[in-house]
Amino acid sequence: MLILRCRFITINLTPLQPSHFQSHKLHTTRFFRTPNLISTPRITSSSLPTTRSISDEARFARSVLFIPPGVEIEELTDDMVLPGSNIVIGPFAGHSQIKQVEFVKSSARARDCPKDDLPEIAILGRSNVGKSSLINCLVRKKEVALTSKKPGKTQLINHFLVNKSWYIVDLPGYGFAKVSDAAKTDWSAFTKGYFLNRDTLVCVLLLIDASVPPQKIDLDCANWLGRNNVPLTFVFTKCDKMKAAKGKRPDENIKAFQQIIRENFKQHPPWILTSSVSGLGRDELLLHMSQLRNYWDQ
Ligand SMILES: Nc1nc2c(ncn2[C@@H]2O[C@H](COP(=O)(O)OP(=O)(O)OP(=O)(O)O)[C@@H](O)[C@H]2O)c(=O)[nH]1
Ligand SMILES: [Mg+2]
Repeated sequence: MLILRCRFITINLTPLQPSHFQSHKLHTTRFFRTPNLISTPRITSSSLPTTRSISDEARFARSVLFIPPGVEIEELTDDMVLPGSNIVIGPFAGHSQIKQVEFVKSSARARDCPKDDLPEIAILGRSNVGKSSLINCLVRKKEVALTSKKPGKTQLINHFLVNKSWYIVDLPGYGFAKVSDAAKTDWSAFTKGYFLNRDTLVCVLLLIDASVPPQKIDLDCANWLGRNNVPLTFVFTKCDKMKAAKGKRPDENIKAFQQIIRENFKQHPPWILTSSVSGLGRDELLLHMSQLRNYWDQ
């Protein structure tokens, strides 16, 4: 038995038991296909193992946790859940800090993307949701994600090589009102082609603006990814905005969004609260990304 020390916890690293994660991986190079849309009854709190140490409320909270490979639900403890998220950190979490990042290329189609088989994590979301800001915050640089002053203008897949071992991929924003219908259609075909054909795609970070109520276009996007078995993590952005300009507060918006997701998804995908202004969730998100990558690398 190995002991793995990560930033938050010490975990016993035992050999994996055969699990649906592993068997799934035999059929496809992807994993964490939690976003499958609902087709069978969801796990409920009552279907989870009970222990005397946790309350009903805690048990319900567990029913919407994202539990990665290598973690047995009976062994869960509160300190294994990343703060501000439903993400359990498992034995695959490891080195997560970004030491080096370089822009590699912009591609117009999936087949033009880098061909070196390194794992990649793509950033997706509505225009103005904070994609570029999040990338800059993750890599702690101001201008890494070449930002455009005209939102919605970028129509390319941008690859950034991190620590010479994996990619962050900046995708064009969707839902920008001033983009013509023709451009929107092109965007769809082009980005959908990327999701469906990119074998090295480990996970999509779908950014959701917490300062506005749930948006249909975000839910449509999440549902499309779910239907196509594209692994996704919801990243709520702008959580520092304690007061929304109009409407509800971020925590109420997030709750409303999660409620809809719970109704649509068989298992609740991972989600995490972030702010590129305060750095909230940054280290936690990087740790989660490390466990996704490390499992993919197995
Ligand atoms: N308060 C707050 N503002 C943010 C945060 N993240 C981004 N913003 C602001 O939101 C605006 C849009 O941010 P971008 O990072 O350019 O958004 P984007 O998703 O890259 O937009 P496009 O490139 O047009 O698709 C900017 O004015 C940012 O300063 C955040 O966490 N908190
Ligand atoms: Mg941008």
